[in-house]
Amino acid sequence: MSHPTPLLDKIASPADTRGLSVEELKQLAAEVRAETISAVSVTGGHLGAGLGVVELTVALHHVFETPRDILIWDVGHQAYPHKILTGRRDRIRTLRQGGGLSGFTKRAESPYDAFGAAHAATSISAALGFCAARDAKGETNKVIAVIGDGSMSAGMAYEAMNKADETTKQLIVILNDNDMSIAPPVGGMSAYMARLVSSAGYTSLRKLGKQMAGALPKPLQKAARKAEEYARGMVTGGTLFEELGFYYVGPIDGHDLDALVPVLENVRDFSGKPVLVHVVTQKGKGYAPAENAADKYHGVVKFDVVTGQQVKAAAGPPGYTKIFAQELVKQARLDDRIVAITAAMPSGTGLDIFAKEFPSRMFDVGIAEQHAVTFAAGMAADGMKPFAAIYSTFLQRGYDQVVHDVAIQRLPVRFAIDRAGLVGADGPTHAGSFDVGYMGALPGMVVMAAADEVELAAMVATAAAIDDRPSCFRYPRGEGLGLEMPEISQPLEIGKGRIVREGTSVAIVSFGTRLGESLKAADLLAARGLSATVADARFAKPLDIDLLLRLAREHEALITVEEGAMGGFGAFVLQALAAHGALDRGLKVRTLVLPDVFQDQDKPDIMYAQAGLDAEGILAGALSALGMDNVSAAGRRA
Ligand SMILES: Cc1ncc(C[n+]2csc(CCOP(=O)(O)OP(=O)(O)O)c2C)c(N)n1
Ligand SMILES: CC(=O)[C@@H](O)[C@H](O)COP(=O)(O)O
Ligand SMILES: [Mg+2]
Repeated sequence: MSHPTPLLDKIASPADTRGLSVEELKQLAAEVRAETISAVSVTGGHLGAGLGVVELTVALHHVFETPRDILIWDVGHQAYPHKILTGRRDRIRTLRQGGGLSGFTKRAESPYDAFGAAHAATSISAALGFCAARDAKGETNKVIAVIGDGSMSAGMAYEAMNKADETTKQLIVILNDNDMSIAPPVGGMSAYMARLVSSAGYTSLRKLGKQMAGALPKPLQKAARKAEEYARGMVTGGTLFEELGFYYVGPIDGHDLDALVPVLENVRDFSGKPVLVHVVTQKGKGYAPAENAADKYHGVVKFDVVTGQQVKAAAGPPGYTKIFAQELVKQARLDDRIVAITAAMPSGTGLDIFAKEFPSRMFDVGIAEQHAVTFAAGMAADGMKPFAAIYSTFLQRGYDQVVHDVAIQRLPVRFAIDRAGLVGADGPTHAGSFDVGYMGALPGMVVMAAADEVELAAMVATAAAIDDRPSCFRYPRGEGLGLEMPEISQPLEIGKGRIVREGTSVAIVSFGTRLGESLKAADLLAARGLSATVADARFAKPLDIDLLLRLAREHEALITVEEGAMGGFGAFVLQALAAHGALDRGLKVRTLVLPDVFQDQDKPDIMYAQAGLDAEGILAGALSALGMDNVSAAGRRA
């Protein structure tokens, strides 16, 4: 470790911060910042958000009696400084690695992680739950939720604030406003917050601080007067938050510990109403390469601390996300009804590429997946061809909208389901495990999974052509295989799979990018004198029942392979085979799926091997079906 951290070295837990002076807290913050940068430079991860809340983290742990007082971080991607201060500094360089610390808050990891997170805008609801539990038990602890401005675009935040005044008087919401989401924030709420912090507001804040002091409950008067001294000010009244029943406090400079500490102390001692403290911070604060980056170093790979230069991966084939976006652009050139929708992930979904060519046909709705889905449904209902590009894990939040607004009305919304399957370092909260089951359960939905990038492009074309019902196609995080791409792709025949290799004794039916491992498993079987057919199902719905029945007839065993949880492709195949009587004659079947546990983060290859979904696992599944090996896939997983 290159930076000296004499004060931080003495902090074993937040209790050790409580006796520190504000000057010492400033030094501690500087050391925590240096330690965060140093740690993330070797692990990669979410850097900018954490750097923006270093002072806030130090101040919160200094002022509040954590973990007795409940501190809830929204998303949890900004919690690395919090982890450093709460007894996990010795493991901070294991962040996001296999067997290491999670990149988010996680209850199993520490009593200081009061509530686990990773998806946005859950913190206020959870905090209200803690308040209700506290009140029911007659306890007196404080409850604090820290939520970012980007996450404030999500409906859940408002559903929670709508009930805050009724259910509790002792809730503190810290609005951490860095005027950034992953991309620049969008929408009226973001503009509203910007107005609250605008210079016009500041001009009159000093006066307002004085005027409002008398109107505030006693403890807040002190803070309001202090505001004068900060030349920052404090204002209450008239804000949307006030209308919802909060005391609105701010905006205050979230990097100024002279301001933060007294304001938080006053807020801590106040119990009249829920309080919302509007804290203005800078994403990436205190690290020039982050401050100057367009994404403020939201998520980084390993980097050089001195230059900020991120380690360049060896040039590999284009990723699936890029292939999706490039094909969508090609299709959109041919059809001006094609539009694209993202929920705050323009670069993550590749739609920034689409937006370059078709700025007026790309819609970033903010962190608002539910709205994204119904918004797409509205466009489809009026004749457009919407592609809603949403990560598998985040589409979960819009599921009722998929059912109620899209599927029941049979509207041709196309769901581009990115990050399907295991995602690696982000761990179980971000794994795309469930979409095959939850999309495949819906009447009329066409469900596809790409085996490689050529297939993915063909599925984009297929979805563009399907105009009488909803459709979706899934593809993983990461690189494709480097296959040569056609100029433009043509639609696939709906509900038809393909045979990739012909064999005789066992049929391996793959759905998605496990096709490569399935082919390797076929090689391993061949080495044992067993001949395997390998098929790429392409569709989980409608299933290619003719293909499946043929495979069932012609093979002793049939193995399905997918990058998803139980209740997905394998379950659909089993059900179809049973319905057609194909299981009545002794066909041996194994459905290889993700294990029935939430797998912790690691490298995806390792996680797939643990899941029994690598070539060895598929081999084991096939041998177990054929009764030729005692090592079952389930056995390998245990
Ligand atoms: C439901 C959901 N949608 C999308 C995301 C992806 N995501 C993670 S952090 C983030 C930006 C959050 O912005 P903000 O709350 O302002 O926090 P900041 O990073 O600026 O500190 C997004 C879009 C998510 N985690 N959860
Ligand atoms: C915190 C969060 O939800 C995102 O930042 C996510 O980690 C991005 O994942 P990708 O790196 O796969 O885009
Ligand atoms: Mg933000």
